[in-house]
Amino acid sequence: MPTLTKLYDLKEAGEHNTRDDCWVVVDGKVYDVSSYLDEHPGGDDVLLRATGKDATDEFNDAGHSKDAIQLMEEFCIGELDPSDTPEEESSSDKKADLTKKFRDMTLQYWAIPVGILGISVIACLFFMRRK
Ligand code: HEM
Repeated sequence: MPTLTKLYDLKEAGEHNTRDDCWVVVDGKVYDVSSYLDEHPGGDDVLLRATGKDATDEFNDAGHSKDAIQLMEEFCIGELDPSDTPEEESSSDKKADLTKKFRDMTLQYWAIPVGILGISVIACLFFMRRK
């Protein structure tokens, strides 16, 4: 059965970042906490600071009770659009990235010893000629 959940992207949710209109995103869900700002035991400032980003970590770090988690459902207005999340790097991109890293590393680890060896050989030849 199709769901009637409203989908938002993070940018859109982040535009609601004032005292009168404040949305937060926790665990992929979007909450309109405008009417709860003054009642929030953790303060209105934390909620206002949590706008415009995924506030799941901050929410979990505050150690919310089961009651708080139940209460927040009252403010849920929708979910984050899953198609809005940054795309996974394709495997060919990853391969190209690895090859580049390997090439850089090879250059980094070989260029110095080869340079020193080259200078030593030139110095050796120079002194041998002088004798
Ligand atoms: C709809 C969303 C939210 C609801 C309903 C809610 C509710 C509550 C409640 C009821 C408490 C009291 C303690 C408890 O019972 O757990 C609380 C405390 C707190 N909340 Fe929230 N909260 C919400 C979102 C957030 C977010 C997004 C953050 C952080 C960005 C946050 C940070 C805090 C902090 C720091 C405390 C104080 C913890 C303490 O005193 O130790 N809350 N919240």
